[in-house]
Amino acid sequence: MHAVEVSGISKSFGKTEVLKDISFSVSKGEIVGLIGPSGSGKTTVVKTIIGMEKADEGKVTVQNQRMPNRLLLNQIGYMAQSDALYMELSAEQQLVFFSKLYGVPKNKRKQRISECMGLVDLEKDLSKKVMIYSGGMKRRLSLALALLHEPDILVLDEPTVGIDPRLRKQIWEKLQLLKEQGGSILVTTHVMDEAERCDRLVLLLEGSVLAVGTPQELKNQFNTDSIESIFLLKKAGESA
Ligand SMILES: Nc1ncnc2c1ncn2[C@@H]1O[C@H](COP(=O)(O)OP(=O)(O)OP(=O)(O)O)[C@@H](O)[C@H]1O
Repeated sequence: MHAVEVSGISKSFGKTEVLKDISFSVSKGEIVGLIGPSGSGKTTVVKTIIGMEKADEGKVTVQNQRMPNRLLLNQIGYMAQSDALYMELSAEQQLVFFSKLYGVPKNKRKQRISECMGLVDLEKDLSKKVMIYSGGMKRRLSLALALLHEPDILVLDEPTVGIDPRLRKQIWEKLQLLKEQGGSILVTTHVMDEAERCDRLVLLLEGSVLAVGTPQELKNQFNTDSIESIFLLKKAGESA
């Protein structure tokens, strides 16, 4: 059983088809990277998985159950590309609010909040209003929120944008650990050294899956030494 299975999803906005017959899966204990140029459809795929967008064709299942399904949302930690945060609340108020929403037991809340904020290096900023957080701090808080209820499945849309290299490394170590503990992680990224840390990659180009494989398999397949150059080769090939 796959943790997440995307089967033949297509989606149009008006007359523009932005996803064309996309299929891939994420297994238990696996980090899958969804990689592609800006506008290739990564966010739309992610939103379709969690049920924020509806596919015109195809289906998404999470732990063998068809999405959208509100009950399954408790098992998914979702981090959107644009931070969905309450500016007027302090980080702590926000974390408490979400821990209630996600059903984190009362006696575990404090510990979970402190663990998640520790991971993103924001423990000292707990009582500050989100309004005065920097862009990077908001990203980090969004990640802490996604991890709060210890979900089996993480769906992270560009989680490390605006995060400095030291913390990015720390976050990737945590993702690695979660995966080793049996978590399933789907992450979108533009950052190519992050792509290399994924177990498998789904390369997306103009709404279609260009290829799926481990970073090494893809480099072999396209006879190149970097994932980035696959897209460059493809673009050059198309215009030639
Ligand atoms: N609500 C919408 N209405 C109309 N078009 C949309 C909508 N959402 C996305 N699109 C279009 O769908 C295409 C894919 O967008 P999407 O945000 O999924 O790409 P992306 O790969 O995540 O890009 P980026 O890396 O820049 O975030 C783009 O052409 C975008 O303009």
